[in-house]
Formats: sequence, structure tokens, C-alpha cells
Amino acid sequence: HSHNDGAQKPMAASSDYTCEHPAYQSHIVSKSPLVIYLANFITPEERAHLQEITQVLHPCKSSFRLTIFNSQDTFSHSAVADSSGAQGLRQTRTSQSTNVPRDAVVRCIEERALLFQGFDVPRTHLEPLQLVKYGPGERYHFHTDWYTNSAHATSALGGNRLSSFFAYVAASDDITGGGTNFPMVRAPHDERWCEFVDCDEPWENGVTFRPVVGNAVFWQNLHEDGTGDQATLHAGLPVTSGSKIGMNIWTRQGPLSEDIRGPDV
Ligand SMILES: O=C(O)CCC(=O)C(=O)O
Ligand SMILES: [Fe+2]
Repeated sequence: HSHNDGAQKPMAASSDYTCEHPAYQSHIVSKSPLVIYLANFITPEERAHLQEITQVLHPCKSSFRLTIFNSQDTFSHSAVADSSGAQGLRQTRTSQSTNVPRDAVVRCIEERALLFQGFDVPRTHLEPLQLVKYGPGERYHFHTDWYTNSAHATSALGGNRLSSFFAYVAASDDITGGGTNFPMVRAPHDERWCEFVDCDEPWENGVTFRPVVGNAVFWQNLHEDGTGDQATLHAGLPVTSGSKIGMNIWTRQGPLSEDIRGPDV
């Protein structure tokens, strides 16, 4: 992108940014597991900003000479945890991902995600926000966001992942595929859902959310007793053409240490 494009708002953001939450719309998809669809949860300005701050050379911080390298970004191949608890790169997740530095705009999104969950979740329970980028053919096979291996869910690591938001941050005009499929969640009936849900998907495949930018899906990963809910199984379906960027907002059961959370910037 050109070095001044959209830079004004994000730059003002870091010093004296006023956090304003959009009037997003909530629609319950399922009560068990709890799945709630959130339309207009991330604003266009926030979406642009998220993409900008995950560039290695921030156009406003780099010298004029360096801005020619600004096509580099901070994304790398997404890691997944295997059943032994080891983090690794697997064919199950072929996307690229990056943590998002926690500036004022990101803290505003965090605050929105916390408020949505009531007043009892402290911000230390949030993992760093994560952007995930998919090109043609890339996907994330069926998985749960909650860890099946308790080694990843110790109290030192904040316990397990209580809830997830998956937000659609960007999608190319030519995108096909790239929906988020929950095979064990019944697809809702009313045709008004077809704005958000793939209504061509066969009934037995559960529900597939299309990558509608600005919108998000929220779900509860754990049962009341803290055990993982198998019915939250889901996949990022292959992007068959074009590209997509999503964002994970994960809430742990307990607090995460400063070194996992990273600093405010
Ligand atoms: O890409 C998607 O639609 C879902 C991604 C996902 O489930 C994840 O990153 O945990
Ligand atoms: Fe996931």
C-alpha cells in the first residue's frame, strides 16, 4: 500500500484515540453450544488498521528510504498444537498467522469482546489477538479451539480457551470458499440467515458462515464444568479463489502472564 494510505487515523490512534463501539447486531445461532453471530462487530477503520499494524515496517515509523520494503508483513505459517502438546506446523492449518500488537485501537476491540461477555471477564484473560491469512487452497481442517491436551491448559497458561470470536477482517472481491463450518451445529432456517450463512450447504453439513467482512462469530468452547464442548468442532474451509484474513479473539478461563500477553503499545 502507498505509505500515506489510511495512515492518518491509525497514527492519531496510538496517542489520543477515543474508543467508540459500533452498534453491532447480535443474532443467536445456537444455544448449545452457544453460538452468536455478530454483524458489524469490527469497523472498516479498525479492519484497515489491523492490516496496517501487522506490516513489519510501519509506514509512519520507517524512514522514507525503507518504505519500499513495506510489502513485508509479520505473518508466518500458523502453528497448531498436536495431541502430545507440541506446537508445530501441520498440514491441517495451511494459513499464515500473526499476533496483533496491542495499541489503542486493539484495546478498544478487546474491550468490546470483554463487554460482550458480561462484566466479569478481566482483560488479562484475553490472548493476544491473532490475524490469520488464507490464500487460494489454504484452509484450517476440523479442530476445536479448546485444547484437548491439558498441558496447554494449565493455570500458568490461563487454563483452557473459554470462548472464541472469529471475525472476518478482509476478503478479496473474488473470494470463493473460505467459510467457517461447524458440522455439529444445526443450520438455522429463516432465509434472512442467507446474508451470513451459506444456504447452499447441504443440511447434514451443519452451519457454514460465509466470510462477510466486519462480522464475527462468537461461541462458547467449554461446558459449565470447564470441560471442552465437542460440538464446537469447526473448520476454516479452503479458500477456492481469492484471499481472506480473519481474526481470533480467545478468552482463557484465567489470567495470562504479561510475557504471554505482551505489552501495551
Ligand atoms: O478460518 C476460519 O474460518 C476459521 C479459523 C479458525 O477456526 C481458527 O483460526 O481457529
Ligand atoms: Fe478455530
